[in-house]
Amino acid sequence: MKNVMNESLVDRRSLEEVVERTTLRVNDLQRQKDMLEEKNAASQMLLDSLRQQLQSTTMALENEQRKQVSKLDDRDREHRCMLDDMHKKFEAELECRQRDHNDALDTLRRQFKAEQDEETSRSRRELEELHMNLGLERQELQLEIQAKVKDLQQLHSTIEAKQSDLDRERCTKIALEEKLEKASITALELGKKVHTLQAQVDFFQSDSKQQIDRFSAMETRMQQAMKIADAARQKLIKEETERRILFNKYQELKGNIRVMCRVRPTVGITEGDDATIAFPDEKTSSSQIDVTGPEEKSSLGVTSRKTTPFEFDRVFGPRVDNEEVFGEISQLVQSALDGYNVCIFCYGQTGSGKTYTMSSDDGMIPRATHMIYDNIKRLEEKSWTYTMEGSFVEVYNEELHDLLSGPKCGSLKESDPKKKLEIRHDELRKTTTVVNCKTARLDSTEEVESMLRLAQSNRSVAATKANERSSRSHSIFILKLVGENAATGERCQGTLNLVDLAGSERLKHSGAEGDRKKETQNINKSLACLGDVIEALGRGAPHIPYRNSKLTHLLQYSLGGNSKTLMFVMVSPLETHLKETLTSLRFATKVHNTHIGTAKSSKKVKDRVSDA
Ligand SMILES: Nc1ncnc2c1ncn2[C@@H]1O[C@H](COP(=O)(O)OP(=O)(O)OP(=O)(O)O)[C@@H](O)[C@H]1O
Repeated sequence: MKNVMNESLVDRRSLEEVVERTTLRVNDLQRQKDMLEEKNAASQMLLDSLRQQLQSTTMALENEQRKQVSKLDDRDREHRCMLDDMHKKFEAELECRQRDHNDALDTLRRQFKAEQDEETSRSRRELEELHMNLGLERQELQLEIQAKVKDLQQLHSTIEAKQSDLDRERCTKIALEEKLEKASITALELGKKVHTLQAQVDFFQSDSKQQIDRFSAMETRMQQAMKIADAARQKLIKEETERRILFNKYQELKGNIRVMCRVRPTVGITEGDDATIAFPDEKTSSSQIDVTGPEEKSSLGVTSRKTTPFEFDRVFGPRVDNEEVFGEISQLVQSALDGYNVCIFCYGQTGSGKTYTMSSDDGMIPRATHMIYDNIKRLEEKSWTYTMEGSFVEVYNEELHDLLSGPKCGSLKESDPKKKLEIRHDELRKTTTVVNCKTARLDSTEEVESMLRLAQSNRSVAATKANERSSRSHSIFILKLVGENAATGERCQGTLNLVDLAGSERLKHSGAEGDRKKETQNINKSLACLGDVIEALGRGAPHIPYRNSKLTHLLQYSLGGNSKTLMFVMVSPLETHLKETLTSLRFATKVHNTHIGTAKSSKKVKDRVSDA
């Protein structure tokens, strides 16, 4: 019990402690509550004062708002008045500006219209000019196209010519191969014959003495026959040498400069009236031509026409053909083969027949080369062998051009300074070389023909570019002939120059201008130089002015001492050409009256000449 009592006592004490602690806590909380109530009262007071402040501020604000609203209304009214004023002002200004603007616009519109009109008329003018230029350009282009078409046609014809050359070459090759085959068959047959003969010889040698005697008699007879044949051959060679000497003496007696006149026929009825030209000795010597000049008025007012006779080595009338003309000059061609320098000129105005005489299909150039080939073949029997080299040049505006390496061969001569042709003379051998000029070895007449065709096409290409250039330039066909005689050791070197001179019309008559005038001046100058050279040679002047023109410089060794010259003066039959005809005939008479010294052949014994 006691224990229970003790335990209850302990419990009571702990409960009292709890009560005490709780009482303390309650007191504490009471204090806190008081404090909080105090704070709450203070806060209530603050809240009340704040509420009062808010009320007064709200009232002040409301007052202020009212004031501001009335102020705003005032301002609004003011602004509206101002806006109305400004609006009126702006409208007035706008109206004013609009008027100004419309005025300015009208002025600008007027200006623009004027400018537009001016611009339109200028554009129209420019358009017309453009149209004109376009037309001109179109014409030029058409001309160019025509020229190109012509070039193309020429190229075609050259190609065709080349093709036919090729065909010919092929035929020649086949023929040669056939010949070779035949030759080898002949060689085989000859071998067989040699065998047979050898067998016969063996038989004769082995036969009786009678046969041996007969054989030796035959051999003696054969030796005699061979001696006779050899003597005949020597006689033939001697005779050929003598013939050459006599022939050239005969030529020298005829004079080393000869002048012949040829009058061409009228070609077609459109050419105009014929001049009065007579050939009084046509049936006998054919060396005179009488030309009746134009009408002249004397001081007494009487009109008359003067007939002037001209005499030359030969005069060919309009009915004479190229064959007959060549008959006269063939002797000179022979002289070139004999080692002389020969120069044949064709002189006369444009259209007088120079090209027809010199380079037409049956003209002097083809005839001369054919004759040379025939004679070379004939001379082979007399132990002569010849080589033939040809070149073809043109003198245009005092400049040399190669007609064998022109535009048709793919190289244009004028533009390349390295290809410029240069004349070089060998003073010692009296020979002329044209540096950079193509020289063709001519082993057949076909080669000559194709060379002439090439030269002609090159010449005509230039003609389309430079205004009928063929009649404004001198063309010179140079044929070098070198012959050697295996039996006598003789060697000869001759040159045949066939010259187609440019048209000789005088400047004052031709009325030429610009480039044409320059061409004519150059032609006249070079023809005058030719006359001067011939005249100086004729009177034996110490200085011959060869260098005054390209033509005479080139032909230096073919004019004068060691050469034979023939000049054809070509005459047109037309009345309109009468003045030029008389000028040409007077020039030719001057040349005809010149006597040039004796020509010498360049024949030498082979050993003394070293080949170039
Ligand atoms: N003997 C002739 N027989 C027939 N027709 C000829 C004769 N000579 C010239 N003709 C013709 O006369 C015209 C002019 O001749 P050609 O062209 O040879 O003159 P050209 O003097 O060489 O002229 P260019 O200086 O212009 O070259 C050509 O149509 C030509 O065929």
